[in-house]
Amino acid sequence: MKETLPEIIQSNQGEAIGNKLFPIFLKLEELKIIIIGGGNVGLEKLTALCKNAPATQITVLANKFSPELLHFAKNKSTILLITKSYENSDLNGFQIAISAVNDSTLSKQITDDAHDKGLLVNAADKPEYCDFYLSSIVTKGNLKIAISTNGKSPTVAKRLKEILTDTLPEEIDQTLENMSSIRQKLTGNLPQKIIQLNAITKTLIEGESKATTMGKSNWLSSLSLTKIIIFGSLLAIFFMVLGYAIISNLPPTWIANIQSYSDQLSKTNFYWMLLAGFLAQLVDGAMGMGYGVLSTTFLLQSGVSIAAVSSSVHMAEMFSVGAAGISHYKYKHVNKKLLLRLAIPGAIGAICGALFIGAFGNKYGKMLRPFISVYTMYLGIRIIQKAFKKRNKDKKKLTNVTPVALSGGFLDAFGGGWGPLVTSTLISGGRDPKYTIGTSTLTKFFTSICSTATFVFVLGEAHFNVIAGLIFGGLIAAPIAAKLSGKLNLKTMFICVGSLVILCSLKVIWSAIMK
Ligand SMILES: C[C@@]1(CC(=O)O)c2cc3[nH]c(cc4nc(cc5[nH]c(cc(n2)[C@H]1CCC(=O)O)[C@@](C)(CC(=O)O)[C@@H]5CCC(=O)O)C(CC(=O)O)=C4CCC(=O)O)c(CCC(=O)O)c3CC(=O)O
Ligand SMILES: NC(=O)C1=CN([C@@H]2O[C@H](COP(=O)(O)OP(=O)(O)OC[C@H]3O[C@@H](n4cnc5c(N)ncnc54)[C@H](O)[C@@H]3O)[C@@H](O)[C@H]2O)C=CC1
Repeated sequence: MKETLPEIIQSNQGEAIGNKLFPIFLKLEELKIIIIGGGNVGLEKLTALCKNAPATQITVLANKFSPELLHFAKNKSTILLITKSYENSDLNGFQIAISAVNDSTLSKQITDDAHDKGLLVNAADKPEYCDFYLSSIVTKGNLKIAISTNGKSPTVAKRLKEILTDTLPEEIDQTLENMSSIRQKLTGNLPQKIIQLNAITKTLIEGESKATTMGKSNWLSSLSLTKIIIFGSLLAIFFMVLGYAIISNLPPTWIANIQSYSDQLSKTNFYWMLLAGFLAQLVDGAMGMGYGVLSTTFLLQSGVSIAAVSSSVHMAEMFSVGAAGISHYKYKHVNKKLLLRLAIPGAIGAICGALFIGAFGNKYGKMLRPFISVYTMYLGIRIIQKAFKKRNKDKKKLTNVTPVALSGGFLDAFGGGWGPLVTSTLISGGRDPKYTIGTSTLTKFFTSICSTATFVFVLGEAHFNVIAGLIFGGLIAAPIAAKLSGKLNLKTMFICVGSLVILCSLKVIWSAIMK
């Protein structure tokens, strides 16, 4: 169906309901602007102007400047500070005035004077005097989104800005660049061009792969992350099986292996593994964490070697975490920038942790066991703490995530703990819980692949009986957990799980001491 130009234009016009402000984007660098008031608000407006239009010549006039403003203006040739009391003639030669004084009579005076002289005015203390409002601004390269709440709640505008900044993909700027070059090359009249451009960008609004429409993008960005994850896990499993086949080498060894598996199966009580997988998945599915800690805690009771416990838990976990990670990604709970910043150190940590366990786990297993239990007991305490901790919303966002991810990946190889360590540290460090849980879960999927691959490839640790028990147990629990999720009181759950982990860990420590 072809649209005509008037139809297209009409379909692009929304009706203003509620907010009747008209947003425009000023070429501020070509205008002359004065701010009256050199306190906190004056500085806030000045910072916003400088950040968005750095070359703008800005005059700030006040009878006293705050030290912060003086510091900000230092060495900036575009800012002129004038220390004096305001008078009418100060507005001469300017086109825009912002009043940020702490005196509403003066603010009214400045507004009236400015209007007499034909200036546009913003009065920070009185929305009703303003000709325009400043907005919360989201910037991604060439893209700029200005948010206004019609003066109802600047704080909500600020929060929306944070949400949009996190959710809008960084590639959007590349998309704009590509569209710009496509736009130059299109031929035909305007209505034909509009139809073509609408068709090219259709997938953007359908939420499909942003990259495929843009022609120029590389093959990786044209694959959706979901496909990459599925492809990646299949590849990882294929290589692990292949790796194991190579390690086992000859057919007679294979047969011997299968025999030793069935021996092991009866020796190491398969049902115990099933129970570990069931409980771990039940709790993790309902609470979003605890799989590693719980299954490790349980398996340590069954007497399986530490390296076997860790390698099996991670391989089994790859499936459950992978599935959870994909759904987080689908619901757009993944912050790609954070994902990258967590995944690299997380993966390095995981590989080092797996190597460490592999090197010392079997030799000094008996000695290590109580230490690992001390660690899982600490994780149990952290889980209980989580039940009581409130998120500190005003705290500055934790930005240096490398050490957290590095140690999280390393320690996770010992008995889980990525969730209780990394996710809770990031959330208590002021990051948004929804995006942190989503991103951290997907990262954990990659670190699990790394530690599992290390266990299987480098160390030859593959214990398919344990893995099978964990996976089957998990499969039975998954639908039950999904039903339970959201219905349970989280605080009680955290306390129960934390206590269970602490009790099991204490049991292992106690029997080590008594021996
Ligand atoms: C009408 C408007 C006129 C204008 O200033 O342009 C206006 C007016 C007022 N703001 C007040 C208070 C606060 N303003 C902020 C923050 C911002 N205020 C901004 C814009 C606007 N503020 C315009 C409407 C925009 C819209 O339509 O939504 C932002 C978006 C842009 C910017 O300033 O650059 C920037 C966020 C920047 C970012 O994204 O980070 C915070 C929060 C904080 O600082 O954390 C607080 C304290 C908490 C609170 O009150 O919500 C008060 C009461 C003063 C008092 O009570 O003493 C008034 C006067 C009144 O409402 O009467
Ligand atoms: N729109 C917004 O985003 C917000 C607006 N406000 C409002 O903004 C106003 C200013 O707040 P702050 O910056 O915190 O106050 P402040 O007390 O820190 O700064 C006031 C500034 O005005 C200057 N000033 C006062 N009288 C003057 C005169 N006659 N001539 C020249 N300069 C003069 C002072 O020297 C000082 O630099 C307040 O009325 C406040 O309610 C507050 C928060 C946010």
